[in-house]
Amino acid sequence: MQQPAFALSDPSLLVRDARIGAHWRAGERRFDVHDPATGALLAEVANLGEADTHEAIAAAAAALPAWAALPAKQRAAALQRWAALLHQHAEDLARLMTAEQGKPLAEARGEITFGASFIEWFAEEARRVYGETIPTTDPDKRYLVLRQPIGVCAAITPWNFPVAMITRKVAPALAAGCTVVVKPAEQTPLCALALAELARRAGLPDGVLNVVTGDGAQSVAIGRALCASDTVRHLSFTGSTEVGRLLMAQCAPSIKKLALELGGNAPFIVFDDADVDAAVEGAMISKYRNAGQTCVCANRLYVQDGVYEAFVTKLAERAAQLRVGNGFEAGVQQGPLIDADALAKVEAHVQDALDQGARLLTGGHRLAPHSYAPTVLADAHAGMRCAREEIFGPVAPVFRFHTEAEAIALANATEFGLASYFYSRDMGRIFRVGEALEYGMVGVNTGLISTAEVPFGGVKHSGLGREGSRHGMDEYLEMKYLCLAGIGAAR
Ligand SMILES: NC(=O)c1ccc[n+]([C@@H]2O[C@H](COP(=O)([O-])OP(=O)(O)OC[C@H]3O[C@@H](n4cnc5c(N)ncnc54)[C@H](O)[C@@H]3O)[C@@H](O)[C@H]2O)c1
Ligand SMILES: O=C[C@H](O)CS(=O)(=O)O
Repeated sequence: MQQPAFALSDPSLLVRDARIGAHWRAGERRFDVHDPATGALLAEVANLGEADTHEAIAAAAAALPAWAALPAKQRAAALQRWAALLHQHAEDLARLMTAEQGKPLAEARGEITFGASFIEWFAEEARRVYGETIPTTDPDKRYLVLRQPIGVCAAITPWNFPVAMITRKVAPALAAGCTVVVKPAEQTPLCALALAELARRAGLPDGVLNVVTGDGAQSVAIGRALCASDTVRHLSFTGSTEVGRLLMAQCAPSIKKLALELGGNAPFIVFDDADVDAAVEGAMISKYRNAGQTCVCANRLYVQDGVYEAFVTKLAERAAQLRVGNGFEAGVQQGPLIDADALAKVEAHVQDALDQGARLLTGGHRLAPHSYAPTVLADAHAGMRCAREEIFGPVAPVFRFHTEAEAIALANATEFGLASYFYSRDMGRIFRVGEALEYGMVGVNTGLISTAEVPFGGVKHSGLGREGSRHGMDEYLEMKYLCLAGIGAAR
């Protein structure tokens, strides 16, 4: 029996088999899950494929009628029990997350709370799926609109938020009366499987939540099966724009409803009238959270002439203070990057910037064994890779600008449109810039914008649809128009 490299209060939350209907599925083969901080083997997890996926879809379809017919109040109660179990087992879930994803325990604990907040929010929204009556134009007819669950749903999720990116999809789907097949990232299946176990303990009926695990190659096969299935009526994907584009094409033959939460390239603009200290703190949160591996991280920092040197100096001082290490160590504020490829990409971005004239103010080097030093680069310009591509690491390239119009033009000069941020204390500027930025989300005088109550999502190549808020339910509901005739006049 494998012994994990970390201790859990409830060892039964370390689940290595996939969840299909009422059963844990070991599969014929297994794939390795490693600790990104040490490279240690954590677990060997079921490596399922196309046939298993079809069985999971069938299990979700079999569970759908009863789950959809359940009064919303009862679905809400089941979700609330699930959320309560996340809180109850938060420490074990956080330890699983730090082990397989690497983020510091404090951040992992925060994600469990964040992930549970989506379940709690949508447990409430479940009871507010209202229909409509429309004033008739014909005395003999009445017009009704029903909103009904779309059916069996699929969710394919990334490694950077192994709990929250799952609950942000599964919670509204279940609240609406749908059933779900989840394919978690191959780097972080353990959190997904622990969520499935807690859902089972919460009394969610078998087949309502299924988790099909696979390595990178099998993920492609699992994805193809989910996309091709006519039983699956909705696909929600969070990940890179490249994969999102592929899945979108694969779903075309089955005309699925899609939700795509894709890549970002967030501008972070600091105007002359900003509170510079506040802007530095906002940049620290936005840039270095999860070692810079979030889709809403500041990717390009634009600072106006008058405060440029003050800002870069203060930011470099703060970044240099971050404690980097193993996420299990007390006081560590930044963990490792997810894998060697991620580390190599960050190194390439920094080298490209330096080769093109960037000024290194702090960092710029690896830290043993799989981490990268929090880095600040001054004198960045639009020709650098870090301006065009998502860095996905703890590197802050700082660009200089002169006018408001120039800042807006620079910020919008990308195919991405997820998150954006700016600091200003001028009310007129706040409205002008907020309205001009081509992004799904704008943080004004803050670097932290994500919460369950708001519509999270992007425009252009950053995706389709919104997650969270009351709008998050819309993804999982279909609108049905009933035209009732024969009303006639009283006899
Ligand atoms: N917009 C958001 O809310 C959001 C949130 C987190 C991450 N992201 C983005 O995700 C990217 C990083 O995450 P990642 O490396 O896990 O992304 P990724 O696209 O490589 O993988 C995401 C998921 O898709 C699966 N996948 C990959 N190729 C597939 C295929 N051909 N068929 C089916 N499934 C496939 C992976 O196994 C994983 O589960 C970044 O671009 C980041 O911006 C966006
Ligand atoms: O990386 C993507 C996440 O959606 C970021 S956040 O935790 O929602 O801010």
